[in-house]
Amino acid sequence: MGRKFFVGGNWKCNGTTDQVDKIVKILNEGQVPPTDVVALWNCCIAEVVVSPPYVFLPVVKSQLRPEFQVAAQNCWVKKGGAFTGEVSAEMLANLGVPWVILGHSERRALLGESNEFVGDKVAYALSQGLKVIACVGETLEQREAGSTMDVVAAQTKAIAEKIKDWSNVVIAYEPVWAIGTGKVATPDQAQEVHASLRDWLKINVSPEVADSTRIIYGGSVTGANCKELAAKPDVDGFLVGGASLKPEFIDIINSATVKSA
Ligand SMILES: O=C(CO)COP(=O)(O)O
Repeated sequence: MGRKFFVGGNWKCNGTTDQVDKIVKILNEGQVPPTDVVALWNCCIAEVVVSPPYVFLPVVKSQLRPEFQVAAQNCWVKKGGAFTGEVSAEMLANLGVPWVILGHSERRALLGESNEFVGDKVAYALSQGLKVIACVGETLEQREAGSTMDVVAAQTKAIAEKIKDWSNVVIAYEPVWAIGTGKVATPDQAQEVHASLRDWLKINVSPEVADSTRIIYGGSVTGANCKELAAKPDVDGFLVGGASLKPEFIDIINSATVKSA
């Protein structure tokens, strides 16, 4: 085991300079176990990565406490050039942005990003030295049709076909019906998909990758429901939307402590 708990905060398309200042203040003042204890616990406390909109990345990166990192919410699928409005992986690397979220369901649904396109993006971002939070998840219709695992497997397969090294990838399982709806997956529902996804990796990639890859849950995670979810053996952390803009994000980070209980 030894998968370090991972908590991502996806700010989505939110924030003004004033709001960003406030969120950074909350993050910087939040009580999380100190570094020496973290070192002692090793796998038991969180790797924390917050993802503001592109325009706020430099300011957040420069003001954020050093043990927290930043992620972009997207990047272009290949080398930059004549692609108006896009931001390339090289630019993020150049700015020292270590992480990028790719394949979020909002981009898949609203901007038509296909499984293959997301797979290409993951491969290109990794090739530029970025670490990737790759999002997968089914819609309500797909869940009700009993095809959750088929959907999630197809999304993961499109990535697996394009990459060899999984050490810089975190998979975020985010059921679409749970995103921004207040309708969180039950701990058992999350565990079931996470365990199936880990089995899929074991069979289709390798037992080592299955064992070491963090699979985090996203979809209406709050300070109130995080501990129960975190207690599940295959839930390695969270990708948090709405609650990542609020003080309760600190409580979500601290749910990592249930892994040491
Ligand atoms: O989409 C999400 C994180 O990427 C989840 O959003 P909410 O936590 O607001 O449901």
